[in-house]
Amino acid sequence: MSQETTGKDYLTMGDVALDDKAVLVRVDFNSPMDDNGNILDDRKIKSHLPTLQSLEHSKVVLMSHQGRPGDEDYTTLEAHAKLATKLLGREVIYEDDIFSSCARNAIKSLAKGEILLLENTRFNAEEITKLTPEEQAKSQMVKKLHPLFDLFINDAFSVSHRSQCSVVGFTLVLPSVAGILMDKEITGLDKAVKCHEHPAIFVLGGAKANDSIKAISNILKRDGADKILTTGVVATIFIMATGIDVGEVNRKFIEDEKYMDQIPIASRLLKEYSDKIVIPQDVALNNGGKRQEVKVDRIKEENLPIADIGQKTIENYSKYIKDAKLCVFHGPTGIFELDKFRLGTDELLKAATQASYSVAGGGHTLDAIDQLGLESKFSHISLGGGASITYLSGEPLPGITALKNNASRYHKG
Ligand SMILES: Nc1ncnc2c1ncn2[C@@H]1O[C@H](COP(=O)(O)OP(=O)(O)OP(=O)(O)O)[C@@H](O)[C@H]1O
Ligand SMILES: O=C(O)[C@H](O)COP(=O)(O)O
Repeated sequence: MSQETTGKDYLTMGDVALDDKAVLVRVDFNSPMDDNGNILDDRKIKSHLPTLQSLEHSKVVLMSHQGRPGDEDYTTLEAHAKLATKLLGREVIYEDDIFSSCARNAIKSLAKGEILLLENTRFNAEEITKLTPEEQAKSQMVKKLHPLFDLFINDAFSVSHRSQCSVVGFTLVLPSVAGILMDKEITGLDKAVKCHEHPAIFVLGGAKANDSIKAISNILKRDGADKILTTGVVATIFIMATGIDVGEVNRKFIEDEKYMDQIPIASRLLKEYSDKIVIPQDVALNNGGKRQEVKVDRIKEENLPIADIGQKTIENYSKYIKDAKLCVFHGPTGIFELDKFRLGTDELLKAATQASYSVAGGGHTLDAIDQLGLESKFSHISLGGGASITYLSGEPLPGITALKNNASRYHKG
């Protein structure tokens, strides 16, 4: 199989020789962890198993990040190596460094069929700088490690929206291809990005409202959606942008989340795309743990926190979704962790599975899908949060662009 026959503008593992090669694989093992350092969800690690299983005749070195500096879950990858060993059924050796002489010696002494996981890439200050691939290629990490390898595989779609050292740097100095998970994500999401069938519906909610509002702007600019159904904190911002007073408690929430600057942006989008952006007609308020439904113009009177979309909105949105040729679902519609406020998320997720092509992404969204047992009913489940919403909005991801540039440089002469 070659690049020409697959019709892809990046290379995959099927395009290159893997056996007996020393292969550096960027995975994304970044997982929710508890205070005792236990991994709470094995989804991220499991997602890379097909790639690792295909490398059983290679010398394999894995790189991943975990958490962000300063966060509670910013920690070593020792537990990840243990869990990967259990899931893979083959030992994944943990190396507590990234590119020291110890780490390099451990890599050099690996035998064919062995797998080694290097330490959290973000322990190296170079990793979190946002530089171009050319600049990242000059980092100590890339300079010290790349001579030890024949090939770089990027299997970490979910961090490929970051131009970080371990994501883009090696593509300048090593032949580089997409791993099996990376290829699956690009293929699954491309069907949504390149969909020319209508109606195309995006259901955008959750708490990372700034990312979602940026995505809404990009999606509408490229004429990628017939309707954007807003839910979650995204909806609160759009409700405020229409001039509706959401009461002190909700306004304070938006202020505390530092989203006040999103209101004029939402307002401009509403003016420009009034026929495309849909806001809830009613919401569920949290009244001492009870679900209290009100029309949006009555939120102020109650002065209680918005915790979900209301029944009328659920009915209305469900109709749009069920008739959709494409439905993209990103972010829960409310605080679904509380039983009384998971109705919107549950009902709209169920509706989404009836669309001709359904895509869901985002960590909490996938938790909700798991709880409903709906995973197999979606056309594509993306492990990416920020990466998938960025990709779906039509923006190129630096990690994928780097693979494409590498393919034209190394493999097309
Ligand atoms: N109206 C709301 N008010 C407060 N929190 C909300 C509301 N609606 C949803 N949430 C919270 O949003 C969180 C999920 O949002 P988030 O944007 O992180 O989604 P996600 O699916 O995990 O996507 P990603 O992986 O990109 O973070 C949940 O914890 C949920 O309780
Ligand atoms: O969990 C994720 O979305 C990815 O691992 C990226 O993590 P980051 O947002 O800390 O870069």
